[in-house]
Order: sequence, then structure tokens, then C-alpha cells
Amino acid sequence: MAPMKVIVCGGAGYIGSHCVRELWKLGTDKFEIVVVDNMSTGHPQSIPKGVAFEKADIRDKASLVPVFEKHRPQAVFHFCASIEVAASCSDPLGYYENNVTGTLNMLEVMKQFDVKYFIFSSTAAVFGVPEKSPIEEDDAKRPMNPYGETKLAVERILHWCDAAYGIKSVCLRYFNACGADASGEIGEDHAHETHLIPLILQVPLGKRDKVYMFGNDYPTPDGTCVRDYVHVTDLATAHIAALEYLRKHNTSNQFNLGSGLGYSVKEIVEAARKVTGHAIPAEVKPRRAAEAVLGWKRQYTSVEEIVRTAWNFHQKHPNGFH
Ligand SMILES: NC(=O)c1ccc[n+]([C@@H]2O[C@H](COP(=O)([O-])OP(=O)(O)OC[C@H]3O[C@@H](n4cnc5c(N)ncnc54)[C@H](O)[C@@H]3O)[C@@H](O)[C@H]2O)c1
Ligand SMILES: O=c1ccn([C@@H]2O[C@H](COP(=O)(O)OP(=O)(O)O[C@H]3O[C@H](CO)[C@H](O)[C@H](O)[C@H]3O)[C@@H](O)[C@H]2O)c(=O)[nH]1
Repeated sequence: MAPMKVIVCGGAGYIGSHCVRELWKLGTDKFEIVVVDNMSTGHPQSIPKGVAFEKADIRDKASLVPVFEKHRPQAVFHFCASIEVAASCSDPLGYYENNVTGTLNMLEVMKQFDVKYFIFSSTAAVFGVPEKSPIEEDDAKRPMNPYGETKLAVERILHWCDAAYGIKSVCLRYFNACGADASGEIGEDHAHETHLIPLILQVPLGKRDKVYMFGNDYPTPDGTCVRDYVHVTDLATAHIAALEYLRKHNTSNQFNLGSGLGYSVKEIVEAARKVTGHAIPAEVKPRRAAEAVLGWKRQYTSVEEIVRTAWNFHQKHPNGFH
């Protein structure tokens, strides 16, 4: 059988490059891969030698057309997006433009070239604050930020693109992607890093003194926030399984991709201490949401300062206000 031609859009980024790697490992007789990326956050070093690369921006439909004309893909893996929750709150229009308008452009070009399979990087952020755990596919979707909204919008668009044009899609809602390819050759390298594990590892690398743990007032056993961390190679192989699923069943679907296990921030810091043999100092800071969304910063960060202000008041008012 001839190899299947696939476009991996955002294939120079963290998760996309791991998908490219898994496709590439299967051999050129199975997949002919074309990476499409505008390199806004991607890295050329993450693309294996011999894999085709086309620089294009999904916000510019005209830049996609020649790529489809030249390569005639049969499927698109769509990883490219703007991915930071806090940035989506300060620039919602930019996030809608890249994640929604950009994806609309991609779907229009797919329609034009009669490409039938689309595998979409969605996110657990479409659920917002979950009502129960584990979160299941059909649970209520109430995104809490523009980032999650843009991903849910695309999920809805895909539903109608299937009905109208027969574009079959699988939406994969990842929980927290982490880890790196076993070779150590590719991994997570975001210029503006916000993700917990790479930030923790900057401490033993000597790039920062300590890590901050955002919030210790969560209703969890140790008070720090619990997330579901899933390895990036497992996410990558899930994409290939999703494509096989589409080829076999020709039916659209949505899947939550997590490990099914929750780990707290403290547990992740502890795991990093074990792996690296470094003490990794960690300090509790308020929950990130308040800082990112309200622009709120704590003025009083040490318990002595807090007690001092109380002592000041009680000394001045030993009997209270009376
Ligand atoms: N990292 C996570 O924990 C996580 C969790 C859930 C979902 N996701 C989703 O997975 C996907 C990949 O995330 P990632 O962590 O690999 O991010 P990333 O920033 O490393 O990769 C995104 C890639 O897309 C490219 N890109 C961005 N905008 C583009 C545009 N307009 N045109 C062409 N290329 C463009 C970037 O250059 C980059 O190579 C995203 O859609 C993200 O929303 C990520
Ligand atoms: O320096 C840090 C960084 C993070 N955290 C905490 O660590 C946990 C994980 O945070 P990340 O920033 O690594 O990941 P998020 O869960 O915030 O978000 C990730 O997963 C979401 C899906 O659940 C979205 O898809 C999003 O794109 C992706 O970044 C959170 O409790 C966060 O508060 C810290 O305590 N200190």
C-alpha cells in the first residue's frame, strides 16, 4: 500500500514534534510527513532530517493553498495554536484569531482539496472546573478562559463540518502534557515557559533558585493543586491511533486523554527531587488565577510580617476597639 500523506500543522512544537517522531519511526512506507509551522514557538531542530517542512501561517489562508497543492495530503494533524491560559485572558482577540480563524482557514483549504481526516489538539480546559473526577467525555463543557473557549469553539465547528462536508475528525482533549522522547533529542522548550515540570527542572539546572507552588488551599490531601499528567509520547501515539480509527470507522469522535491519575504540585516537586537528586527549594505562592486574572499581588509574603501588623494593632488596641 502507498504511504499515507499527512500534514502535521504545528509539528515543530512540543507535542507536534513528538507526533512527527512517532509517525517517522513507523517508516516512509507508512507515512509521508509534511510539517507545516510558522515557527512562532516551534524549533527547526525538533524536525527529523528528511521530513518535509513548509513554512506557513494558518492565519493566512493563501500561504496554506500551495502547500496542499504541492503535497496533496490525506489527513491533517492540527497542533498549532496559542496555548497560554493567562495570555488568552489579556489578548482574547489574538487567541480567537489564531485558534479559531486560523483553524477555519485550515478547514476551508481541506474542503477545497477534499481532505477528509482531521485530528485536533483540544484540551481538558474545555471542561472548566470539573464537577467530578475523573472527567468523562460527555461532562458539561464550561471553559473558564478564552483559551478553553477557542478550543471548544473549534470542537463545535468540527461537528458541523462533518455534517456538511464529511470532514471526519477526532478531538483529543489532553490533560497536562509532560515528559520528553526517550532519546532526549526533543522535548519541551517554550521561550515563555509556564508549565510546572520544566519550571521545576530549571532549579537543578541552575537557572532559577526555587520553584513556586501556586496555592496550598485546594481541597486536596496536601492542599496543592492536583492535575492529570500524561506523557507526550503517549499523546503522540494516541494521535496515530486516532487516525487509524478514522480510516477504519470513518466516524468523528472526541476523547479525553489523561493518565486517569491525579498528582499534586507537591508530589511533582518531590518526584523531581528524587529524579535529579537536587533539594529543589519550593515556596508557596497564592493561586495563579488570582495573580494572572486580577493582576493581584500579595504585599505580605512572610508570616512574621503578617504577625507584626497584627501585633501593631493589638498593642495599640489591647482591649480591642473599646
Ligand atoms: N502543552 C499542554 O499541556 C497542552 C495541553 C492541552 C492541549 N494542548 C494543545 O496542544 C497543541 C500543541 O501544544 P504545544 O504545547 O506543543 O505548543 P507549542 O507552542 O510547543 O506548539 C505549537 C506549534 O504551533 C506553531 N504555530 C502556532 N501558531 C501558528 C500559526 N498561526 N501558523 C502555523 N503554526 C503555528 C508554533 O510555531 C509551534 O511550533 C496546542 O493546540 C495546545 O493548545 C497542549
Ligand atoms: O510555577 C508553577 C507552574 C505551575 N504550577 C501549578 O502546577 C499545575 C500545572 O500547571 P501548568 O501550567 O503546568 O498547566 P495547567 O494545568 O495550568 O495548563 C495545562 O493544561 C491545560 C489542560 O488541563 C491546558 O491545556 C493548558 O494549555 C496547559 O498549559 C497547576 O496547578 C499550577 O497552578 C505551580 O504551582 N507553579
